Amino acid sequence: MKPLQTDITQASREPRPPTRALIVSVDFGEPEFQAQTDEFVMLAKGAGADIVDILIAKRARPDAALFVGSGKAEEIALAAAAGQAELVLFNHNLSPAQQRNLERALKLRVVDRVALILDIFALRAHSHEGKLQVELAQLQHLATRLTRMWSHLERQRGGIGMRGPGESQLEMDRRMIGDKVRYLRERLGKLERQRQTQRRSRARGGAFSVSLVGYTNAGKSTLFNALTRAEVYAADQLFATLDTTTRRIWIEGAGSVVVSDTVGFIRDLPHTLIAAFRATLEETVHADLLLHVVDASSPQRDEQIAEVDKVLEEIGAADIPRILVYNKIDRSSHEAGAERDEHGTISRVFVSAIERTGLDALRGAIVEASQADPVVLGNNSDDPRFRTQSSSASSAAGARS
Ligand SMILES: Nc1nc2c(ncn2[C@@H]2O[C@H](COP(=O)(O)OP(=O)(O)OP(=O)(O)O)[C@@H](O)[C@H]2O)c(=O)[nH]1
Ligand SMILES: [Mg+2]
Repeated sequence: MKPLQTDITQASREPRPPTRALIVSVDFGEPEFQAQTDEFVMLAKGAGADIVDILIAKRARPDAALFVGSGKAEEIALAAAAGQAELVLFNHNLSPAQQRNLERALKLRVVDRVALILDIFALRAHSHEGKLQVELAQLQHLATRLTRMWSHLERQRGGIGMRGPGESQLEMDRRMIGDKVRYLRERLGKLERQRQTQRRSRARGGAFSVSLVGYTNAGKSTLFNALTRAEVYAADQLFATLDTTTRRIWIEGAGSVVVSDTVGFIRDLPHTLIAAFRATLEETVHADLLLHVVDASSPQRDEQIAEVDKVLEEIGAADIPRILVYNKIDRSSHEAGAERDEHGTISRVFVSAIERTGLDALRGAIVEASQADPVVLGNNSDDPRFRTQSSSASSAAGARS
């Protein structure tokens, strides 16, 4: 007999009925426009949208009030009505005013790119910590909208003499959001401290730590499973992974190695999300080596590499030794194996996580990195013990002269 579903949180985790959605994507002349629109369609499907139509507009710059022109807005309204859309998804980040004006003009709910990504994260978060992080990011996104909506109203009403119940409602909303944000931060802070303790005890064990990072859908989880024989969820969808999973493996020559699979990155990742996921990304920030997994078969792979580099910089992981792992070579023209840079250090490894080719070369690269970069010293590149042989030799020579 099936139990009755009375638990709301349980029910909200059930697959949602698809929402009929119209997509709007505006071409500002960037070369990546088509790829970015395709990616957005995949995000929309990942959030459970049933896409009724995709409208493309061309503009030099966004309209301040509506993002698109008023003629385009009418076209959107007609297409939405024809397709019986319940929702309009914008492949862009809208200002609170643009969102509000569009909702008024279209008489439909409008969701922008940040809100859509937050929605997918909410759908996919499984761990307690992951759920708290997403909730925090959502509240922060909402809070900026409430504040700005309020200042807009204030201007409109002229302030003095016009203050009424509307104001106190907004103030109450704001206070409640503020309280909740503080509460979530405290809880997350506690979890972060627990994590640090765990990491310290692992570090005492002297294991070399490796973190898999990369653009969403690059194949990080599949590679993690291939390396560790784990069974982490991997799927052809954006943001399949939200929680960091860590496994300890033994690699001959490197000894005990701690490997972490992490959340994927995406172009223009919302800042609120990066901030909220700081604790999860700590594993990455403190790793001894980053394996930057790249979808070698994607025409966008170079832009994706640049986006990941940008996020790594933002979270303070730019100085960690890094190896590019070109994955999915079964679908590209690369050969399995490793490639060295001009210093003789392995810089790129070519693998297929699915066909499990190139994994020995990858393990070899991890061994070399672990020998070049002793764990016990951490990964502080300012530490003189960390300089490469040649640079410490030349600085010693400089001191003598
Ligand atoms: N052809 C091919 N497909 C692969 C390979 N590795 C992974 N995939 C596929 O790529 C898709 C994404 O794989 P995941 O391992 O979930 O990717 P991820 O980087 O963990 O993605 P997120 O967790 O969403 O950021 C899945 O459909 C995998 O089956 C590979 O070597 N070759
Ligand atoms: Mg994954």
